[in-house]
Amino acid sequence: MAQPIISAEKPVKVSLRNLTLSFGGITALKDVSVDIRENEILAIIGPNGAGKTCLLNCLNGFYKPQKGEILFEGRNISRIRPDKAARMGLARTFQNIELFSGLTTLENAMAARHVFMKQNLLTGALYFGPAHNEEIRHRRVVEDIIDFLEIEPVRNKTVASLPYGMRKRIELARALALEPKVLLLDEPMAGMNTEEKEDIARFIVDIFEGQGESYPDTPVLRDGIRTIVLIEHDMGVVMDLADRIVVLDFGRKIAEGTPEEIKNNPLVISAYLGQSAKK
Ligand SMILES: Nc1ncnc2c1ncn2[C@@H]1O[C@H](COP(=O)(O)OP(=O)(O)OP(=O)(O)O)[C@@H](O)[C@H]1O
Repeated sequence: MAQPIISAEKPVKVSLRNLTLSFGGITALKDVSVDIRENEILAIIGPNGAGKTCLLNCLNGFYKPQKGEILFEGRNISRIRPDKAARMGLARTFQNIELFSGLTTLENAMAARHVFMKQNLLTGALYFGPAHNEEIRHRRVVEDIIDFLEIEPVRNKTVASLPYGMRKRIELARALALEPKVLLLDEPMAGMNTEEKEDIARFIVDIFEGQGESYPDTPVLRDGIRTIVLIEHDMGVVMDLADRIVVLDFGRKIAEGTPEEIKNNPLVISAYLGQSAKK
């Protein structure tokens, strides 16, 4: 009897196939293929200008690659709009914080929920019946996220008045409020001190693993987000958190593998040495 083929590989959640992205004469991504899998934290690393942020921008619809395709759960999303990507389950944070600085922590997180709000302007304005119930449900999710990320003390503070590290955390809250299936983090620890970095690293692991019955009514916290993509420059953090690493250099994928494999890869070492030689 034929033996069934058992694959040790984790199922693919998002597949980037042969992406090429150019701006005039600059090729930001050149024929890049990456599979992002379920049950993994995938780190994308590479020297400055390697194309890491461009890859995330293609993934959530900010940039449209000239060549190649992106499949999310098997569906082609290569030309999707960012709001539609968010609704489908792809949420991200930004390298340079992109919050509504005049709004409070709570308002910023609630703003993310508008993607899901079904009520129209009239019922929303009258604020009764379904609109009221919907608001309560959205608020419960957001309050759980605020509690989880320990930002309760600043929930009613205007974002502009808060220190940088706290604003980065609120950006994470806003991404979680979208209850994504895939979380894309663009340098979530940039500019932070060691203690702040450790806090964010712990949150990332907790988000990935899920918090079970601590948050029974908020599935994104209860069950976790089982696919996380992380762009990060701090190699210690990357080696600790990532299950797999993809390395870009000058818009090309030069390596892919476990932290151990990447650490010893001569192409990766020379890409990074090349960068420090230029400094
Ligand atoms: N909107 C744009 N217009 C023109 N060029 C762009 C644009 N966005 C990115 N680029 C260029 O594409 C290349 C890759 O940029 P990208 O921001 O993806 O790099 P990165 O790996 O994220 O770098 P860093 O680590 O410094 O953030 C760079 O040369 C950058 O200048």
